[in-house]
Amino acid sequence: MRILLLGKNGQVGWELQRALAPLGELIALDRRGAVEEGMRPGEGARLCGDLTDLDGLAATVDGLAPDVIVNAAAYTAVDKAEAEPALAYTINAAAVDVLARAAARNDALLVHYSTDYVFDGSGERPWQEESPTGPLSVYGRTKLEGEEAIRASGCRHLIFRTSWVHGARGGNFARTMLRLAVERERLTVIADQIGAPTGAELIADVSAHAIRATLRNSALCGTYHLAAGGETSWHGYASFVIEQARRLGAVLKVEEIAPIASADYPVAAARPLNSRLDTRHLREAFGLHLPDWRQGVERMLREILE
Ligand SMILES: NC(=O)C1=CN([C@@H]2O[C@H](COP(=O)(O)OP(=O)(O)OC[C@H]3O[C@@H](n4cnc5c(N)ncnc54)[C@H](OP(=O)(O)O)[C@@H]3O)[C@@H](O)[C@H]2O)C=CC1
Ligand SMILES: Cc1cn([C@H]2C[C@H](O)[C@@H](COP(=O)(O)OP(=O)(O)O[C@H]3O[C@@H](C)C(=O)[C@@H](O)[C@H]3O)O2)c(=O)[nH]c1=O
Repeated sequence: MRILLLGKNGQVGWELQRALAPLGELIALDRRGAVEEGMRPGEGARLCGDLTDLDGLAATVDGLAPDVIVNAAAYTAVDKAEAEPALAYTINAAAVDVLARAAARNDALLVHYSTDYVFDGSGERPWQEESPTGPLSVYGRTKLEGEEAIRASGCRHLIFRTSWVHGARGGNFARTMLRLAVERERLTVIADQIGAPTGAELIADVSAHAIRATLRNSALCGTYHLAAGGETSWHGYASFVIEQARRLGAVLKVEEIAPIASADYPVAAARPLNSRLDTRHLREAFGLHLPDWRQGVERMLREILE
């Protein structure tokens, strides 16, 4: 079996390199692409991993004819996307449309990741897969358009909507908090946005498990919510990170982590207040348990700090 992985060096992509390796021949690309292995220098076919090169992307999939395409690449700079909507659209929607059509042509299974930011954040109940969407930001809107392109293409697919991703590799909220805690005595952190921090490691392991199962049974194709168990606010998340980091011996300047409202933290892109994702569909379809979010955060901190 041949697997094409795009975005190999992102938080999730990095963990997918590990988790997908035992499934088959893994061709992992970042935006710089690669020259096909086994060819002499100068003669290799160029593999394109750049999601802004739509023709290159389609030719790469057609040339490789993979059994599975896993797209972990995305435009994830939520505030910056407000100023770069065209680029965010190209990467998060147009390129995904190209991948979905290429997957359909090649009868490949397409695995893709989406976000809690496709929802408007109203209410307090966890969102289900079929709940109405209503993105508040360019990032959320372009990610939703990517999802819709996949569902419209008719390709076999797994779309995992996840939330608040962290990994030992790559930038994320926990790392930002650790950096700020070294520099400042007081942090102010939003306490009225609720969700579940989810480890890239967990996402990759669940993806590998689900790919195996779906290749045996295409009835499992579809959109799933994939988030760690439990819930917290960004403030609760930051407090846990600081407490655990101290326990692991980190020397931090911070003395106070003050809870604030979203309204008191002006940013370019609005974020949903309610980012809770109902994961029942995923757990039942694939027979999985999703551990509490604290477990993954603690593990990441050990990797970073020990
Ligand atoms: N991070 C989060 O909190 C959440 C993420 N998600 C989704 O999960 C998926 C994985 O996210 P995550 O691993 O955290 O993201 P990261 O931001 O860690 O990684 C994104 C990857 O995409 C790559 N990329 C960006 N632009 C291009 C391009 N033009 N061509 C090729 N590659 C490109 C980046 O490459 P480079 O390093 O070279 O820039 C990077 O490797 C995404 O679909 C994201 O939308 C969903 C919910 C939460
Ligand atoms: C740095 C900082 C952020 N915040 C707030 C701002 C924001 O509402 C929240 C998270 O900030 P960030 O900008 O780090 O996170 P953000 O980029 O919004 O994270 C999102 O990324 C995309 C890719 C997703 O798909 C989402 O699931 C989510 O993880 O914390 C504070 O309250 N205080 C602070 O000091």
